[in-house]
Parts: sequence; C-alpha cells; structure tokens
Amino acid sequence: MNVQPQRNRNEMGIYARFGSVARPREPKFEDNGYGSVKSLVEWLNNLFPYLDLPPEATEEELRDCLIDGTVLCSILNKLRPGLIDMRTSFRPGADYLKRFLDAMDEMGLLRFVLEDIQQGYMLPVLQCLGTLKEHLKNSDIHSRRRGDVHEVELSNRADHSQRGSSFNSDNLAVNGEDKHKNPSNDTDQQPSPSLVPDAGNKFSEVLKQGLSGELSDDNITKLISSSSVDNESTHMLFSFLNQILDETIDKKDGHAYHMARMLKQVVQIIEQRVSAQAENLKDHNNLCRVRSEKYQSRIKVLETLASGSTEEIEVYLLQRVMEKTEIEEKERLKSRDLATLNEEKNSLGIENFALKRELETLKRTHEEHCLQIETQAKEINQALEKKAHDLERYLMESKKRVKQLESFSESKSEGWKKKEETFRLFLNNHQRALQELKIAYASVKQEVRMTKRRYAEQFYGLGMELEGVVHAADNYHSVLAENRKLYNEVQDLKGNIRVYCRVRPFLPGQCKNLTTVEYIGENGELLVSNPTKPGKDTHRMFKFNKVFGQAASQEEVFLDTRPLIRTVLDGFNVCIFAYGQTGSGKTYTMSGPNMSSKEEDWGVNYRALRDLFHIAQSRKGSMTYEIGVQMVEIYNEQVRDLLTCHAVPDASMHQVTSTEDVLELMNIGFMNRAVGATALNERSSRSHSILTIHVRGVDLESGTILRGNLHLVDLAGSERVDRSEVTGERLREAQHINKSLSALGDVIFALAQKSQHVPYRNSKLTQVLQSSLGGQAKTLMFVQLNPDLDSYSETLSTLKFAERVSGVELGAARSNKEGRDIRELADQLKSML
Ligand SMILES: Nc1ncnc2c1ncn2[C@@H]1O[C@H](COP(=O)(O)OP(=O)(O)OP(=O)(O)O)[C@@H](O)[C@H]1O
Repeated sequence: MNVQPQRNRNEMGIYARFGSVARPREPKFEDNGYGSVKSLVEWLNNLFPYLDLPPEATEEELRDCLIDGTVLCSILNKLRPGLIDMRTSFRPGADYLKRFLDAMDEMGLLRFVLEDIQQGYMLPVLQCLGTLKEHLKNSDIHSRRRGDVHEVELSNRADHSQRGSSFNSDNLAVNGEDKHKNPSNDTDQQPSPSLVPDAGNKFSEVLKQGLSGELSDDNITKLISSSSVDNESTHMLFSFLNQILDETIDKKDGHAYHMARMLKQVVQIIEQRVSAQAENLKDHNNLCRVRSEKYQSRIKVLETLASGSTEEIEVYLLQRVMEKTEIEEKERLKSRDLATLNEEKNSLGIENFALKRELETLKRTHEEHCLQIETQAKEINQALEKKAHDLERYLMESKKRVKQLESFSESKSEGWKKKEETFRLFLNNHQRALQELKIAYASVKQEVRMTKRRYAEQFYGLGMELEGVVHAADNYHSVLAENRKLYNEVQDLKGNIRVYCRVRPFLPGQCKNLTTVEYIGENGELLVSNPTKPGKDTHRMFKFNKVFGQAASQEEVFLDTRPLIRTVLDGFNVCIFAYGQTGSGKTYTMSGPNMSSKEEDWGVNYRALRDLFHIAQSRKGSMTYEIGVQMVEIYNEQVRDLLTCHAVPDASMHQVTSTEDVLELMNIGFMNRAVGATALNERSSRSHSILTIHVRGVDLESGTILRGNLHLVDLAGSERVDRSEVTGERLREAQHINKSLSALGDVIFALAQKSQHVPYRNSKLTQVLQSSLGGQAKTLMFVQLNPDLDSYSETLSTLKFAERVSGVELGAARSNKEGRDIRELADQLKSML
C-alpha cells in the first residue's frame, strides 16, 4: 500500500494548493503510462540537450535525473528567468528541490512533495513536470507575441528604443492576447514604460505607476486590461489588492480612504475564507489522488487480465500466489523474528527488571544520600544561620561596645583636655613659682654664704674655746683618776675592804623596762629604786669603790682588779669574793659564762692567773716564782677538794707553770663542783667555791722569800631561805649557805669593830678565808646585782650588806717577807729544838 507521506504545510503553501485546484485550465497529466514518460523525456532532452536522456528512460532513470533539483530549477528559470539564483551556495539536492517547491508555491502551480521524489513515488512528479511543460509552452507563445508588440512599439515610438534597450529581451512582457483583443489601442495610445517589464511583474508595475500618478486613467485602464492577471498567483493578486488599498488608505483621501479601509477588511475576510477553502480542497485533492492511484492500479491489473491469455492469467495468478507465498514466508520469518524478538524482549525485560531494580536501589540510595545531604545541608544551614545570628549579635555587641568606647574615649579625651588645661595652668603657676624660687634661692644662697662665713668664724672661735674645754676635761679625767688612785691608796692605807658593784644585764625573756637600777655614777654612786612604788622613800643611793653597769665587759672589770692581784707577787694576801643572790652573775664575773668560753669572756680567775704568769715571767731575771693551785668547795659546811674530788681537811696543792695548766685544773674543778637546779637558777651553785693560788717568790739577789696567796671565792647565793621555796635537802643547803654567809659577815664586822675575838671558826668559809680576811690581807668584794624588779628586795639587802662591808677598815696590809737573816735564825732555832 502506498502511504502518502505527511505533507508539510510550509512545503505546500495555501495559495499553491488553491492555485493547483482553482485554476480551471490547469494542464492535466492524463496519461500515466510509459508513453507519457517518454514524451516528458523527449521534452526535457529538447529543453536541455546536455541531459541526453535515453528516449526509453524509465521513471527511475527520470527520477535520478531530477533528484538533485538542478533540472527542475532550470526549467523554472526558463519559465521565469532569474527566479532561482543557482549561483548561490545552495547544494544540489534537497536544498534545490526545496527552492524549486517554494517557487512553485509562489507561482501557485501544482507540485509534488519532497518525499514523493525521494521515495520514488513519481506520479505527482510526472504531473508536476507535465504542468511545467504546459506553462512553458504557453510562456513561449506569450513571448513570441510580446516580441511582435515590441517591434511595433519600436517602430512607433522614437524614445522607446532607449528605454527598451535598457531591458533584456527576455524580460519584455506584453500580453499578446490582450493586444489582439484591443488592437485599436496599439496605435492611438502612448506606449507606457510599464509595458516594458515582463509578464510576471507587469500587473504590479502597472499598479505602481497608476498609484504614483505617472499614467493617465485611460492608460491605466488599457494596461490593466492588457495585463496578464491570469498569470499572477492568488497570493500576488491579494498582495496587489492589499497594496492598492494600503496606498489608498495612506493617501487619506476622504471617501476613498473609508472605502479602502472597508474594502481592506472585506479582503482580509475573503483571504481567510479562501485560505480555509484551499485547506479543504487540499484534503479533498489528496483523497482523490489516493483513490485515483488505487483505481489506476486496479485498472492496470484488470486491463492486464482482460488483454492477457489464460496462460498469462495463470502466470499472473502464479505470480500472485508466489507473491502471497513470499508475503506469508516474510510474515513467518517476521513472526519468527517476532518470537526471537519476544525472547530477546523477555531477556531484555529481565535485564530491564534487574536494571530497574538496580535503578530503584540506586534511586533509593540516591534519595537517601540526597536526604542525608539535605539533612546535612539543613544542619549546616542551621549552624550557619546560628553562626550568622551569633555573628550578627556579636557585631551588634561590638558596635555597642565601639559606641561605648567612643563615648568613653570622648569623655576621657574631654577629661584629658581639662586635665591638660589644669596642668598647663599648674605648670604656669609652677614656672612662676620656680622663677620666684630661683630669685629667692639666689638671695638665700647669698645669705647662706654670709651665714656660713659667719658660722665659720664662730666655729673657729668655738673650736678654740673647745680646745680649752677638752684640755680642761683631760685635766679633769687625770685629776679624777688621780683622785681615785689617791682614794684607793688611802683605802689601802686604811686597810678598807674594797667593794666593786656589778649590775648584770637583763637576760633574754626579762622585761627591760622595769629595772631597779636608776643611776650609776662615775665615782661609785648607785641609785636604786622600786619603779612600782613611786615616791621619795623608794630611792636609795649607795656609794662603793666602783660600780660596773650592765654594759661593762670582763676586761673592764679585770682592769680595775689587776693592781690588787699583782700585789700577790709582792707577798700580799689577797681575797676576792663575789657576793650576791642566785643568778646575779657571781660565777660570770669570777670565771666567765662557761668553761669553754672564749678568751674575751674569761672571768677574773683566768685573767688573774694569766697575769701572774706574765709578771712572773717578766721578773724572771730578779725573781723566781713557784705557783701552786688549790680548789675547794664548801658544801653543807664540808670542804671538798675539787681537784681530787675527795673530802679532805687540807686541800691538795697543784703546782702550775703555765696558764694551760691552770685551765686544765680549773676545768677539773668545775666539773667536780656540785651543781643542782633550783627554782631561781638552773646553774645555781649551792656551794662556795674557793680557788686559792699560792705564790712563793725568791729574790735572786737578796734571797728574800715572798709568800702571797690569792683567794678567788665564788660564794653561794645569798638569798633568803623562804625565797628559794625549797624544802628538805635543798632547805638544808640553803640554811648552811645562809649560816656561812652570816659567819662571813660576822667576821667582817668583828674586824671592822676591831674586836678582840673574830669568829673565824663559826663556819668553814671563814676558817678557809681566815688568812685573807683581816690582818695583812687585801680584800675585794664584787657585789653582784640582778636589775630585775622581782629581785628588788634582794638587791636592796645585798647592797645594804655591801655598804656595811665597804666601811670596814682592816688596817694596812703587810707583805709576807722573810729576810735571809730571819730565815737563817729560824733555821738555827729549828735545829736547836
Ligand atoms: N655581766 C654579765 N654579762 C652577761 N651575762 C651575765 C653577766 N652576769 C651574769 N650573767 C649571766 O647570768 C646568769 C647567772 O649568772 P651566774 O651563774 O654567774 O650567777 P650566780 O650568781 O653565779 O648564780 P649562783 O649563785 O646560782 O651560782 C648566767 O647565765 C650568766 O651567764
């Protein structure tokens, strides 16, 4: 079955269709047989000899000749020269064919569609060729007629040659038919230039010229009547009409204008209706053509059958059967292919299913992924929004802060400005003040210089005066020393017991503010008072040979003792004892703070012995000395030899030759000394310790023997029993101590009163010291004081005792010298007895 390809509306064109149907004298391709093709081939060979088509050319060969469109376009150019520009870049083939078909539409001629020739459906092509053949034939007739008219015009119009020469002879268009119809007009009418153009443009030219007013109305009428309106396509005719109407409207010429507008509307409506009719006719035409093709093939078959013999019919039928068989075979193959295709389809279906599933899985995964991404995107978005929000807030806060800072800095800068102003004023004031000060300074400087000079003069005068005072002071001191020396000598001469008072410094932990010692004078005055009981009666002044204050060093104390000690080497007996309450510093003064004390802390006994050795050494040339040491302790009225650690009636004598010997012995002695604790002093000794140094000197020249001894006594504490708050053994100790001290006092006072009986035997102490108390001995007592307020009453009683002792005159001391004569006499007396 021949399927008519769907025709493109553009390819068809409405006027082409209208033209192909509406034209009553449309040449009809009546003969579709082989012979018709032959006539067309012949025509084409005549038209284009170079084609050289075989006279018996088939439709297929003809198709091959026409398929590139060149021949068809050339035919049209023959019909209307220059209609299709074949020099342009259109490619032969579909492009040329399309141009050809468009041109056919423009001309309103019957044509085929592109698919007809491309698919070998040649009937419409052959009909189209037939139409063209007819038109070209008519055109040739017109051309020949135009050629005649042209010759007449050339002979009649002198100026026509110029105009005519400007046109190609092919372009000359004179409607020969019209000329024949109106022969009278050819001679009496002025030939118009609008007659010159070819037939296709003539009518439009006539209209143009008519509208421009170049031609008279008669000429226009003539030309219109002679123009070939028949040859114009419907499209052209409508376009002419519209042009005329447009130009009439443009002129706006009263009645004509309105009429033209009305006509234009009418024309538009007619145009639309014609278009619609053309569409209907086209469909109808197609239908007719299909039917005609069908009938023609049937006719052909019937003709063949009618004209053929039985054999031919059989052949035909056989052919038909074969064709049918072939068709069936084809259908069988087709069904087999179909089965295969179905199988493939099934497998493809499975595959497709699998792919679909995969696709769905992928889709799901993709969707999940998308969802995840969306969720993430949302989260990120939220986070970003939050961040943006935070940032905005931060920005706002920052702005606020910046504003605050700005206002703060403004207020600050204002403050600074004010301060600057104040400071500037202050600076100015200061500068002024400075200036004034400078001036004042200069005057003060001057004054100071003068004052300085004045002072220098005064200083000089004062210096001079001071020199005199210093001199006087020196004199005073020397006078004072002299006085003391003299006083001591008087004391010596009188045989007075010397009393040195020493005030112990406050110990760590004692309150230094409350002291009982108020004043210490240079001449041995001592003022004591009770600060808790203010009043006249509480002050007591005492006077001794010397008072050492709290700051007095061991050296100072010894310096005043030294002359007395030296007399031992001259044969005098010397007794130095320390008296005072427990803890008042007796041992400190006599021995030092402890046994291993430094040399500067040494007490009187070490220093005395060192001094004796030095002097003995210095007198080596004239005197030889033997020094012996005894050390005893009297404890509970018992004498104990500290150097042998035995209780003996006579203490052992130890010869010493150097200070080191003495130190060694004394250390032994101290180690053996009984020391016990009491409430008042942990180191309180409850015994009297007596270090006795015996000196025997021989004058090398005279042979005189000197004997002297030095008693260094560290008495036990002098406090009252009840103060010691002790009982039992300790009480007995205290009682013995008190008794011995009382005995010492009794001896001293008996000596002072020059009594016949001196009670030496009342105590062991007085017995041991007998040789150094009274008679020819020199005695020194250190009265030790504790400045503490608590010890006020003890201090007072101690001082009272010391005062009484200091008033005791023992008489002038005498040296123990044994002359050689006396000794010889004594030796003789001994030998006589
Ligand atoms: N002049 C002084 N300088 C510094 N310390 C001192 C002085 N006199 C005494 N002391 C100190 O005071 C304390 C008591 O002194 P010390 O033992 O000599 O007293 P005391 O009278 O001998 O006592 P006791 O009767 O118990 O033997 C000691 O610690 C001693 O070192």
